[in-house]
Amino acid sequence: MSISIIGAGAFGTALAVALAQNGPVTLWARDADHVREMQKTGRNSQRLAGVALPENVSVTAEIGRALAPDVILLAIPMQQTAGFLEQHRTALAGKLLVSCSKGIDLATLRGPTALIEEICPKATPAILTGPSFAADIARGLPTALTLACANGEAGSALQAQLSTPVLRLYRSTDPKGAELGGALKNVIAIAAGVVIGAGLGDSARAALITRGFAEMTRLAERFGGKAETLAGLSGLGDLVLTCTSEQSRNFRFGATLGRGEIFDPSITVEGAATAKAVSAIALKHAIEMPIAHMVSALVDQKITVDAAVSALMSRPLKEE
Ligand SMILES: NC(=O)C1=CN([C@@H]2O[C@H](COP(=O)(O)OP(=O)(O)OC[C@H]3O[C@@H](n4cnc5c(N)ncnc54)[C@H](O)[C@@H]3O)[C@@H](O)[C@H]2O)C=CC1
Ligand SMILES: O=C(CO)COP(=O)(O)O
Repeated sequence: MSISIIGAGAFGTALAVALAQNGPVTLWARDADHVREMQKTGRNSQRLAGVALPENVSVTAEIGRALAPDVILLAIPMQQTAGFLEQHRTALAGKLLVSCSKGIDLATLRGPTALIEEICPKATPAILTGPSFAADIARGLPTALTLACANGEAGSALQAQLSTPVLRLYRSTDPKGAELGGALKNVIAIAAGVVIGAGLGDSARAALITRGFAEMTRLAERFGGKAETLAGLSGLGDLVLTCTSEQSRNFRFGATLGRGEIFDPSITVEGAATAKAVSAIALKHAIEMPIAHMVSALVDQKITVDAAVSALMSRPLKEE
């Protein structure tokens, strides 16, 4: 069974390279010039430099071809997902739609699987998430991810189809917990970057990761996610990776904020919009999320780093 991947960014391209080991993959990009360049050079030098596309990756700008397979991976930024689903909702009916995006839609405050359920009710939503940098996957380094789908049978089929000898998928029937872990870890990673960029030290970062994990679990459980999902690859695993690696764009964005510098706006930083979404959700549902509120305020330049740190440190003393 062939699969297609929507979005030839770093992650969509890396997944295409990895999954080509299992069979033909169609990789769709909306920009015809970019597609022509990839077809001509056999590479995606704009997004994943230095990686050759295998023979059985077929790059196309024809959306009809991309939407023909039964299994479609969505690898576009979270804030673009609703628009894509709305535009193609008829063709997506009956498909297994695997979102690879990490975030919460700011306009609707929904995650990827809820957006799919709302906009494409005849599709089956799933989520592929966990600690994995595109460059690592494309180089064939060993990686373990969570494949979450509420439909156990569909989840098992996807697990088998999307695993490779170096890409090990663990199955879950908790898409809510899995997608919230992936979305929220980016917000905490921005905060971890701020801590390091501002020179506050590794001890402060460890405290932040731990309290950030408590926030992630608190919010996910409120919306039906399971604590054990948050403690797995899609939550804690990805949180640790993203808060400790310079490869992470969210971490680097935070570090830039911490140093008082400007980050390149063309780089995808999912945690920036998601921090605002999480802050809105937390206020609406009275969930204690102090770190997410601070990240949201920092992203909007409503607070300085010094003020954010003293606000977090001066909260009433409490039990852990
Ligand atoms: N890069 C990574 O290491 C990983 C990324 N992800 C997730 O994958 C998602 C995509 O990230 P990246 O590929 O890294 O971003 P990227 O910035 O490298 O690429 C995004 C791609 O999406 C395309 N795009 C944007 N809007 C679109 C639309 N409306 N229709 C079609 N294509 C559109 C852009 O042209 C670009 O090629 C994000 O949610 C990210 O969190 C997940 C795991 C790892
Ligand atoms: O999600 C990722 C790693 O699992 C990629 O993180 P960044 O989007 O911060 O680069």
